[in-house]
Amino acid sequence: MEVDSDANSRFADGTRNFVAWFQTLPGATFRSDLIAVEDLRGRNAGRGIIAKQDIPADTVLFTIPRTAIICTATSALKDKIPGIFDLDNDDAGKSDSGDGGDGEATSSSQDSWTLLILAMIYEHQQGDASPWKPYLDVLPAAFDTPMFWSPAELSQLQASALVAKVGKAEADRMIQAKIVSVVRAHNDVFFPPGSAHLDDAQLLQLAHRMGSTIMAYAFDLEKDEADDGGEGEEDEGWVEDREGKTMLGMVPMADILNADASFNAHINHGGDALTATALRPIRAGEEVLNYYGPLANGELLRRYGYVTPAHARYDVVELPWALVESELRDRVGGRMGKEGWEEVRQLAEKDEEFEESFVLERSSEDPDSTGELGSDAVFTGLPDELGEQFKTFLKAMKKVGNVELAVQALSDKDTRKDLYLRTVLRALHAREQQYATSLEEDERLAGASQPSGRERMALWVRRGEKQVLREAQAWVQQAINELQAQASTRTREDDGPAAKRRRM
Ligand SMILES: C[S@@+](CC[C@H](N)C(=O)[O-])C[C@H]1O[C@@H](n2cnc3c(N)ncnc32)[C@H](O)[C@@H]1O
Repeated sequence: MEVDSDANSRFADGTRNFVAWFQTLPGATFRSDLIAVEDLRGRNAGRGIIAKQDIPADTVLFTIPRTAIICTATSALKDKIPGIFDLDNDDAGKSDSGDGGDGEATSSSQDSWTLLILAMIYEHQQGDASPWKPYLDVLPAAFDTPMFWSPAELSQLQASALVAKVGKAEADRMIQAKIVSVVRAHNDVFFPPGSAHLDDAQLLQLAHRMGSTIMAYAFDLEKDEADDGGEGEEDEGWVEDREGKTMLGMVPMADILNADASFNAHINHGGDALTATALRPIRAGEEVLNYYGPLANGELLRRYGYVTPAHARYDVVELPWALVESELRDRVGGRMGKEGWEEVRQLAEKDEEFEESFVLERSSEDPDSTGELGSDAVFTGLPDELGEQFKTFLKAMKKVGNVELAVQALSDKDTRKDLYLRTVLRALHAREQQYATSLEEDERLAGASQPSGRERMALWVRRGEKQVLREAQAWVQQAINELQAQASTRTREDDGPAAKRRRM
């Protein structure tokens, strides 16, 4: 009990110190008469910003001077080890790290993502000496992104393609090559006197924490939105000048805003400062919400560690080509044999556009300029690329030859379309079977046991994917029915005059 109240008061102190620190920043503004940073842990949303009174549209809620952003241009790390910040130098990192032992420039060369991880580790290690200390204190130390889930928790995602995207091993490799190597080569910079030394396992953990923080909190720093004509002018070092990419930065206060698919605030990127503005009237007690984009709940979970009902409209499901191919083979590839089929696959794979899997999604209108969503998202068709790949495959089958009559007859467009739709329908059904529970069981689980935390989020992701699969199947079935109806109308029309002729 006491532990809880201690934790609560630490949380409240963290918020107070952060807001007070923010207000002292030169050039910062914060409408404390209109908004407050509040404890939203009761609804699993950490801290967030709530309207204290009714706020009219277009009100500026707070302003963040660019000098307050943590990025490679502002962190003192760039003066301590300038070599690694030279992104145009392909040997960056390797040459500066001084070890250069493996002679492999690309494995240790940096990008804006890895440099920000290094800058965040540096600032963290500075402790009280970091100008961002009160801000760093309110950033999370633990995450709900699947990167940190146990195998048992991950298994709740069942057949979701998200499981393959977690990428823990890949992240470990990147951290070893680009973060640990640099920190170890500059222990004096990263471990100032008085700071605790970290062993490799602790450093790996800290790098993961900073990587996850950046993933969920950092902003792509755009150029001034009003400055449209300035293309080509790479000024002030705010814009990473390679390939027109923007610079990543941690933006205090802007990242205290939570976000949803329906939102009411926007961060404008100005020349000297970023401003948070109300997009529409916000009522007292309402949460001020930003927008992360039209993300499926699976992607929201992967990047940010949460899901919301409003993001379900953007849910997607992946249909592996292997399932379509296997159904096609069952239908028409019977006489081709293993080798013939292998030949077909090799031919088809020569196509540059060949895809291993296809994303099925609904059509959805963008939110309007005030952040509100309009009509429901609807499944309106299979991806064109899937149809193209199916055609490529049929052509390859004809070339290889020795196929059943069904394929020989494929010169007829409707027969081909019918074969396509029926094959995909069966593949969609097979895809649904890959999940350990049915959509109906998931609905029941969501209603009856009302799971919480990671279990709830996994349930939402897999249920959302199954819903898209069901809608896709209904759409394909409808397309088959329409094709059949057209065919029987044509048959009747063909029969009509012929019958008359016979009578004559
Ligand atoms: C940019 S931060 C927002 C501030 C954050 N709530 C905090 O306490 O630091 C993004 C993180 O906030 C949480 N978050 C954002 N929007 C949310 C929402 N609508 N519901 C629940 N959590 C949300 C997620 O954990 C996400 O990774």
